[in-house]
Amino acid sequence: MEKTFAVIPVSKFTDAKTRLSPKLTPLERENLLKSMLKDVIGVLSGLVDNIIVISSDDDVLNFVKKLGVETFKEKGVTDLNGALTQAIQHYSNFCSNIFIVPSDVPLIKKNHVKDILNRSQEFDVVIAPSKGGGTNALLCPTSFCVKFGDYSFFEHIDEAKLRGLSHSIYDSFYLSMDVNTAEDLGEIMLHGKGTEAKDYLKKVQLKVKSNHGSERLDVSREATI
Ligand SMILES: Nc1nc2c(ncn2[C@@H]2O[C@H](COP(=O)(O)OP(=O)(O)OP(=O)(O)O)[C@@H](O)[C@H]2O)c(=O)[nH]1
Ligand SMILES: C[C@H](OP(=O)(O)O)C(=O)O
Repeated sequence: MEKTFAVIPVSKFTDAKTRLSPKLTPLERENLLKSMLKDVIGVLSGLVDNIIVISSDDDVLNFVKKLGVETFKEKGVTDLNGALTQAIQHYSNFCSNIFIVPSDVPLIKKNHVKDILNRSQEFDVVIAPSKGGGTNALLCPTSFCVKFGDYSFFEHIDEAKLRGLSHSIYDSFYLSMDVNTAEDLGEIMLHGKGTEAKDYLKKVQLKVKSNHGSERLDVSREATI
C-alpha cells in the first residue's frame, strides 16, 4: 500500500523567524514557532501515515517528541534542502510519498490536507504556493529533488516537468500565508481564529490596524518590549 509521510522542517529555536525581530523578542519568536508547530502538527494528525519533524536542534526535537511526533536529526552542517534530502532518503524505505509542510503556516486547515492527499491519487506532485513565490506544501514521490529557496514554487513545477511527473497546483489563500514579516503577523491576527498562533500573538498584546500606507496592515504592541 502507498504511504504518505509528512515532514516538517524546523530551524533552530535560536534562529527562529529572524525577520520578526523588530516586533518580537527572541523568546517570543521561539514561543510563536512552538505555537505554529502545534497548529501544523494538529492539522496533519490522523490524516497522514506518519508525521516527522526534522531539525538540527535538540530543543526543537525534544519539544515535538512531547507532542507525540517522530523526530529526525539532520546530520552535519546543512541547509533546508540538504536537511530535507537527508530525511527523504531515510524515509524512502518506509513510504512512497513525502508531504513537506513548513512550520510557519498556522492557517493550514484539515480540508487542505485532505484535498492535497486526494489530488495525489491523480497527480504525481501537488504544490501549494506561498506569497512571494515560495512553496507552502509539496506532496511528491521520494525520488523528487527539493528546491526550496527563492521562487521555489516555480522551481518545483520545473522539477516535476523535468522528471516527467504530472503536477497539480493547490491554490489556497490560507495555505499561502507563511509567517515571515510583521505584516504576516497581522494576517494571522485577522484570519487565525482558533489557532495557537493567534492566541499567542494576542497574549503578547499584538494589535493590528488597517493601513493605507506602504503596508496594508499596521502591527504594533500595546506594551513595549
Ligand atoms: N530542518 C531545517 N529546517 C529549516 C532550515 N532552514 C529553515 N527551516 C525551516 O523551513 C521553513 C521555511 O523557513 P523560511 O521561511 O525560509 O525561514 P525561517 O528560517 O523560518 O525564517 P527567517 O529567519 O526569518 O528567514 C520553516 O519551517 C523553517 O523553520 C534548516 O536549515 N533546517
Ligand atoms: C524556503 C522558502 O520559504 P519562504 O522564503 O518563501 O518563506 C520557500 O518556500 O522556498
